[in-house]
Amino acid sequence: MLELNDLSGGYAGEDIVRDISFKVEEGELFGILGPNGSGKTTLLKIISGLLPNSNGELTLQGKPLTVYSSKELARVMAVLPQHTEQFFSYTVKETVSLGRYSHKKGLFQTWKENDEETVQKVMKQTGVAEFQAQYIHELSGGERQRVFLAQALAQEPEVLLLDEPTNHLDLSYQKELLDMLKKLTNERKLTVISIFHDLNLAGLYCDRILLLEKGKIVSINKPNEVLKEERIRAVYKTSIQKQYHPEVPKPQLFLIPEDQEQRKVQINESCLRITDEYISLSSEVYLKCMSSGVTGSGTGWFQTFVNRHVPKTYCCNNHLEEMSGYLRENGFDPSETIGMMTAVILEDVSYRFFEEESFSVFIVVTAGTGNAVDASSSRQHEFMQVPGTINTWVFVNGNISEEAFIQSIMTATEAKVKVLQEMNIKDRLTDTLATGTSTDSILIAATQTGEMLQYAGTATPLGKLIGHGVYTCTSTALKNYLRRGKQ
Ligand SMILES: Nc1ncnc2c1ncn2[C@@H]1O[C@H](COP(=O)(O)OP(=O)(O)OP(=O)(O)O)[C@@H](O)[C@H]1O
Repeated sequence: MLELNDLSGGYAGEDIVRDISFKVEEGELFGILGPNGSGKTTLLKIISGLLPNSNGELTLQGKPLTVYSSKELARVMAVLPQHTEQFFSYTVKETVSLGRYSHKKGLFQTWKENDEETVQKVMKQTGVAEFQAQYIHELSGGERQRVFLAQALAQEPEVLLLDEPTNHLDLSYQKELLDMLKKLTNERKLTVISIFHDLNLAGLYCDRILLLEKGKIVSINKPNEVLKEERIRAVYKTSIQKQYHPEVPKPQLFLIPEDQEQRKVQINESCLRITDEYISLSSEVYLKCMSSGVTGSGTGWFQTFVNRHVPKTYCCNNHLEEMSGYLRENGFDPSETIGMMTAVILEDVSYRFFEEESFSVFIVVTAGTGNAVDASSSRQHEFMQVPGTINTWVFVNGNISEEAFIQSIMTATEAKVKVLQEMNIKDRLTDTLATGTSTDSILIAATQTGEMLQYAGTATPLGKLIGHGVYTCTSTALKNYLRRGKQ
């Protein structure tokens, strides 16, 4: 559709962009990224024919751009520049209608039915139809931006060039605009070439991205390849971290602000509160967590942790909703709380603080084995989700990596299984040694301050402390539970 070969160009004889070669295919959403002044707008101006190239070739649909008359070019290509100067005395509809000009022949132009249809359609698509009779100087920056986009779409182009189209748009219109462009590229095979400042929007929506630095191509590839942590740090000279979007397999980059060091706190017994109804732990700062709680499951940052006692007969169709209601009634915000349930008498909880030279862990375990299961033969069970559970909380006063979070779960689980084996806890159905209960929950929470602890396997200092700590607390909690059962 569009091809650049060794293209250079700039202003007043000075090249700003140099040796640029790439192809954009029909129906692609192609992003141009780069720091301020890297030459994005200059490149877009050359592609649109607004600025001549000093070197190289530029072809559109196989023909050099220079052979197109301006009207011919406007029928194939529409441009939405970065700062569109408003034409003050036009209404929205009149402004959008100007987009139809390239489709008119001769001096006396007639307004046809399909012109009206196209204008109405694009005004609807861009959400400006409702104020079509208003003057554009009466609109907000974002509304005006959408009007000019509608004007570009009214040209019914095959290639749409956009310079930061989401500039001025609020969150929902950013999404709507990009969803719309994506749809047009998929359904109408519109080719979109767009400058982005927001790397995350580019990562979410672009098929491919070109990254410019000082007028030259640094990388041109799929978003995941271009948006590599090291590369973006080097090109933008800033501290970022890359992670995947939680819902779609697209890269997202997070800025790491300076002077936002976590305040140093220690999680220990003084943060714990035990009542007949629940055990809660409150931290003065947010802790980075990985958990299988009823509320707050997965990874996130939390300050409040609740292990709630429920009767053995507890049965509920929607335990998340029920638990959220319970938390709210008791003054906890369910969206900010990791909440678990247990039928165990909470007095039988076991908790202890374990310390090494540069880090420590605080462990809290409630243990019941009413639902004890041998995981290797759990297929034989038809489970009723009744609470008879081992809930394990591991608080690390230290800074732990993602892999250490996962290894902490493994190490804690291994220590728990060891206790069940030693205490000869059996799966009642299979009469084999149990490895857990069917409703066990775990929480690993870390203050993320102090020395970096990269690993938590059983051979590492952190793993050793967690293994020993979970083993000790689970043993005590289970003994308490079994003793109560005998009484
Ligand atoms: N009309 C002009 N005449 C001369 N130099 C210009 C002109 N427009 C831009 N430049 C220079 O070209 C360089 C690249 O500018 P350009 O606008 O292409 O960068 P950009 O990547 O789009 O930047 P931004 O992210 O800030 O919009 C800058 O150093 C700029 O000063």
